[in-house]
This record gives sequence, structure tokens and C-alpha cells, in this order.
Amino acid sequence: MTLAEVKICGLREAEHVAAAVEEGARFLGFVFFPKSPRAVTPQQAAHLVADVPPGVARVGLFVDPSDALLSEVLESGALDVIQLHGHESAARVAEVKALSGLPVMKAVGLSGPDDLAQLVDYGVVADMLLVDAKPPKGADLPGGNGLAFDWRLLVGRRWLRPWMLAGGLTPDNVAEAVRLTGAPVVDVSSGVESAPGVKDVALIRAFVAAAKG
Ligand SMILES: O=C(O)c1ccccc1NCC(=O)[C@H](O)[C@H](O)COP(=O)(O)O
Repeated sequence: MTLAEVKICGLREAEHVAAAVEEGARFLGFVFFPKSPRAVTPQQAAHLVADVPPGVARVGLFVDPSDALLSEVLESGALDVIQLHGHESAARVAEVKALSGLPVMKAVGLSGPDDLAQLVDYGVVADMLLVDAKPPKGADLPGGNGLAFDWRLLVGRRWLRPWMLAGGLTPDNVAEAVRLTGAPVVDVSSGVESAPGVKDVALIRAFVAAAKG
């Protein structure tokens, strides 16, 4: 039995997309946030997803996107799911759903128990939740920092929507994270990189194998 399904985020090279698909990842993430070392253009993303088989969801990651950026990326038809990783309000999540016609996954950063209420609030409007570590104050990026949070915060908790666990996951710790939290899906970016923005085929394979069990 599969331990957890996998999302590999921040893909920029065809060989890494191919490795993720071959190994059995169910979600592939493409970052549309220009400040990120993992950013891709709409044209690059369209090229990268050209051979992705049905059943593997293509996720576009945005940070407080304008309607214009969303429309530009959506025009390529390269996405199945939108991930919002900024300070989007619940009302904005609903707007993005309506504008895109796609399922929307809202990322929520946790650093302590007070942050858990957001998962309940966003669960009313979002189609999926991504439970991540809260970025450190002054961080350049609101996610993809390779930081874990205290997974014990999630023990015994369930939300209205399907969810993914993210934040500092690696091939070495992912099985323990799933065992503790019961996460049905795990999301990784830094943990399968040799340097920021540089994915590594061997690490992708090792992560998917460890997560799937
Ligand atoms: O990856 C980025 O560069 C990024 C930029 C802006 C917002 C979010 C970003 N990444 C989020 C993710 O890659 C994942 O959803 C998740 O947070 C896992 O990140 P990591 O801790 O690096 O595995």
C-alpha cells in the first residue's frame, strides 16, 4: 500500500519532470513567482508539461497573483490546479477559483497552534490545503525555504478538504513525517535539490520512493 502520494514542486527542467513522472509523483509544481530561483515563464511551463500523462496534476504556484498573470498562464492550458502561496484572503481564493475554473489549493504556514485556525477558515473556500512551515521573518520567499515545522501540531487533526504536507521534507525524513501526521500527500522542493533551484534526479527518485513506501 502507498504510504503517501507526492508533489514535486519548483520543476524547471524536462529531465526532472520525466524523473518525477517515472517514479510515480501525482502532482508537479511550477512556480510563477519571478523572485524565485525556481520561476518559470508560461511558455517554459507549457513546454515542460507537454508530455505529462493524464492522472498527473500540473500545479501552478502563484504568490498574490494579479488577474493578468493568472490569465496569461491559464491561456496556455498548462495547469490543472492553482496553488496560492501568498497572503490571499478567503475572498480572493474564491475569486481565483471563479476566474480560473480550476481547483485552488491554499498554502497555510504554521509555526504554532495559533496558526491552525486558518486551515479551518480556508477549508471553507479552497479545494485543497497545503500545510507548510511559516517562512522566517524577512525571508525572500514565502515558501520553498526547506524549513520544517513541528509536525506534532497536526497529530489527530483533520480538515474539511484534502491536504498536503510541505516544509523541509527530504528523502530521509518524509516517511517519519507521514507516519506522525497521516498526510495523504507530501510536497517537496528544496529537499530534492543540490542547490536552490537546481533539482537532482537521484534525490527526486529517492524522495518519491521513500514517500510511497
Ligand atoms: O519554491 C519557491 O521558490 C517558492 C516561492 C514562492 C512561494 C512558494 C515557493 N515554494 C513552495 C514550495 O515549493 C512547496 O509548496 C513547499 O513549500 C515545499 O518547500 P520546501 O520546504 O522547499 O520543500
